[in-house]
Amino acid sequence: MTDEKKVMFHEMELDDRILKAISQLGWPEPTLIQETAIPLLLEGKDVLMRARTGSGKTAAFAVPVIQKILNLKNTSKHQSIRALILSPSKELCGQITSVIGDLTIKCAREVRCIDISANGDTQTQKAILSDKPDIVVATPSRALVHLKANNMRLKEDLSMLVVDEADLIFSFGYEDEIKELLSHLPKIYQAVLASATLSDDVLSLKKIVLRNPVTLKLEEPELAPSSQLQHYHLFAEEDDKAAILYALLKLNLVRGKSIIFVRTVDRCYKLKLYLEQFKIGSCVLNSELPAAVRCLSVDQFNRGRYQIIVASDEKALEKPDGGILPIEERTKKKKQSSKRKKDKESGVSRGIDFQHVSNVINFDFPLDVNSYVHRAGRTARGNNQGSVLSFVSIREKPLMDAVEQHLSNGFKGQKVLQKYEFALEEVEGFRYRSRDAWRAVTRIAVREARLKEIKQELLNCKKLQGYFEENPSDLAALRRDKALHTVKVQQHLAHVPEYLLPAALRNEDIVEDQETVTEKPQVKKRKQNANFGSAKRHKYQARQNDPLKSFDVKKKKQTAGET
Ligand SMILES: Nc1ncnc2c1ncn2[C@@H]1O[C@H](COP(=O)(O)OP(=O)(O)OP(=O)(O)O)[C@@H](O)[C@H]1O
Repeated sequence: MTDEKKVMFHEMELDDRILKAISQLGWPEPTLIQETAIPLLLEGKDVLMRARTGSGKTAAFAVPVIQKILNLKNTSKHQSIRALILSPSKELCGQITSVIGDLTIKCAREVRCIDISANGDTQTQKAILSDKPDIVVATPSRALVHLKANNMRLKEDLSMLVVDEADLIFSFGYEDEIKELLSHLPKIYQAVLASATLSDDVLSLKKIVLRNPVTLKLEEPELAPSSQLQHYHLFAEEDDKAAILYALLKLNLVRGKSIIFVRTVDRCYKLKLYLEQFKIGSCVLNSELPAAVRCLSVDQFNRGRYQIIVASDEKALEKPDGGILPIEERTKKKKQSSKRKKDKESGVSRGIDFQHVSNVINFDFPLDVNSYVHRAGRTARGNNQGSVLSFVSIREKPLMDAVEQHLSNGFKGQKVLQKYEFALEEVEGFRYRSRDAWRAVTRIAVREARLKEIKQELLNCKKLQGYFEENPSDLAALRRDKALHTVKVQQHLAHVPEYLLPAALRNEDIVEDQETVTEKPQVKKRKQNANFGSAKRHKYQARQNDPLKSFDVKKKKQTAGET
């Protein structure tokens, strides 16, 4: 494939309306998986596509689905559901629908797609399904509910079945649903499985869903190459991790949009409340938030309302003292939690297309290699640049070694995780402030923050509006509680006085409100390698004269003046 000429979108015999939509999306050429899979799917083959996370698998199946529907519409006026796309979580279903929306922007009247993954009102969904949209996107359980209720019939006319994130389907506990669902499909249809890994679960699914498939297992590392995605690590224990994060963000050494991963849901709130004290805004994302709130967080982050999202992707894998459970117990707990309904349709690091993420920061190191890969895959998506910075405590070191070994195998033995030099002693003042702020976020403060969020949800819940009208005193009580603050924000902490800065940065322009910072990727990349250590201090001095840097500072001042 590498020696052959690249096949471009316009050479794939795609409808003009699809080509226009692709051009509007600004995709100059197909990614490798798109280049390989689209022609095979247009030929009508069943395909199992395994390609790394962020490699554009969604469009690789969505484009042929849309093309096939347009072809069918040319030959028949009969309206029916032609494609069923299954994905394990509501967020992922929403994302797929949004990509299809973008790709059908020029043929929205001809190709209609609906997402029925939300546990909303079944009657409303039934009404929408009775219009027979061309494409239905759903979680397996939601699709089955409607199939069993006869709200959608696929036996006669379905021509394509797609199962996205196939490796998660079984681990989310959908095995039985998938098997039952297949009995509602016609004898002949084209099927596609998309997955970032070829696990045993995917191979089992392949046996029951695909017929004589072509298996596309792209010979590429699981993550983007080092020219696109850099990995850094630094050793630090708990208190220091917090101080370093504060310094990195306040000194603009990490810029652009960042996802900060922590181990547990409580730690999401702990970190959010900690950063809040320095006026560093963030939103949280975890599997215990209601789906609507999770979607809102991702949406607000993608639209730039927040520069930082604090996410937890591991569930209940912590010992009560904050330590990490041994591997066997983790596996047991994971199995138990994957069976729990509330976890079933949520996933944070898996598959979510956070857009234009410059940095992934592992505040807590992920508990296994897969988790590292999926977290890292949230940046450097498509053709974008990105970096991963992992904070590693002594007890997390074996986990990091396992990741290093695994990744370096994929990159011909090259060392992948580079050391990020950071001399904490040069920002001692940050450390003092940080220690107080970190301790101020007590367990009670975290619990209250979570409670506050639930109350907020209750207040926003449409279904409860009627109840509140009849019980105004309950509403008043909730409103009173809403004002409850969890950690007192001290205004002076938002500001970084000159004396706190390391000598090398005294003349730097420190931005006080992280929510407004945006930066050119080149500048960010250069800064990521920045080092506070005296041996490399001259690099900082050199940067003072850098035209790109001064342009950026000016631009920032202008923006601040405009707002
Ligand atoms: N041909 C292309 N050129 C540039 N960007 C693209 C192209 N195709 C897709 N993208 C972008 O790449 C990003 C990742 O795409 P997508 O979410 O489909 O990846 P994926 O392989 O499904 O990842 P995951 O396995 O994590 O779900 C998206 O932001 C998308 O807009």
